[in-house]
Amino acid sequence: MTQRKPLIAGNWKMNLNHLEAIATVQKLAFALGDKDFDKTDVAVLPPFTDLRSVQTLVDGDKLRIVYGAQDLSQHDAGAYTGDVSGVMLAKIGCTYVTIGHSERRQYHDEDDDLVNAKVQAAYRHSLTPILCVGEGLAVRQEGRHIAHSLAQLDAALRKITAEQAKSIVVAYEPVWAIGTGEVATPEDAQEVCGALRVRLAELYDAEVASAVRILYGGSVKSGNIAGIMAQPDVDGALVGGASIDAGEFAKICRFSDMPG
Ligand SMILES: O=C(CO)COP(=O)(O)O
Repeated sequence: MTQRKPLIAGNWKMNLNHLEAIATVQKLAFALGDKDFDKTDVAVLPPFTDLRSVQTLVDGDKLRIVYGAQDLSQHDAGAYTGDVSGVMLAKIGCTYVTIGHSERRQYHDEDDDLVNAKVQAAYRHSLTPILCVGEGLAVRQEGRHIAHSLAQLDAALRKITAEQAKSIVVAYEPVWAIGTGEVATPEDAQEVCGALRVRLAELYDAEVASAVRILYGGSVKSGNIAGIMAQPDVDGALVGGASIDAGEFAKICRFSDMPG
């Protein structure tokens, strides 16, 4: 089986201006050392307006923190007021781009077709998608959470080759656990992350399935990360609220030093 390096990614959402971004990344860099980066990939996903400042800091200080954006346009250029393209994100040194976050699906009516177009756009510019899937409370209560998440995965990966899919990051984020303090149990996380991996093997092959990193997201904190990371099909976390506090985020990144 492929040894998957854990990834802890901080989705800052619409928080921290570019000056706060610099201070936060500096604090994070100070709190983490080479041995942490050897064990775990650490990424921050700031608002668009922060990216240039983060790039300058990361490049100037040769930090091992990588960064990405929270969204991208499905188009590469043109008359799309307010949108930001993959061309621009690649130019500014982004490694990752979050696609299909439930807040985009909910507040911007992003459907599965648009998510798929955005995944294709990311690959056109060598950006690694962090593809978010996950069910709302009603779907969970009806027991359809696995089918729902798998359908989102299937749709997002249309026209994506095995070679491309190998590098994707999938984040399982149950909507009812986002920003609510209601964390899914480690077993809940494993159930869906395991099913997502089986589906990757069905859509592609065992090699792709064992290469893809699957993250859990939803009220992750330093106090609950170790149990979640102990699950065999959970390869990291997509952290919202707790990621804008550099000290707390650094603790989450050092999950392997904590008791399980
Ligand atoms: O949406 C999330 C990350 O993308 C999770 O947010 P919280 O960690 O604030 O629950």
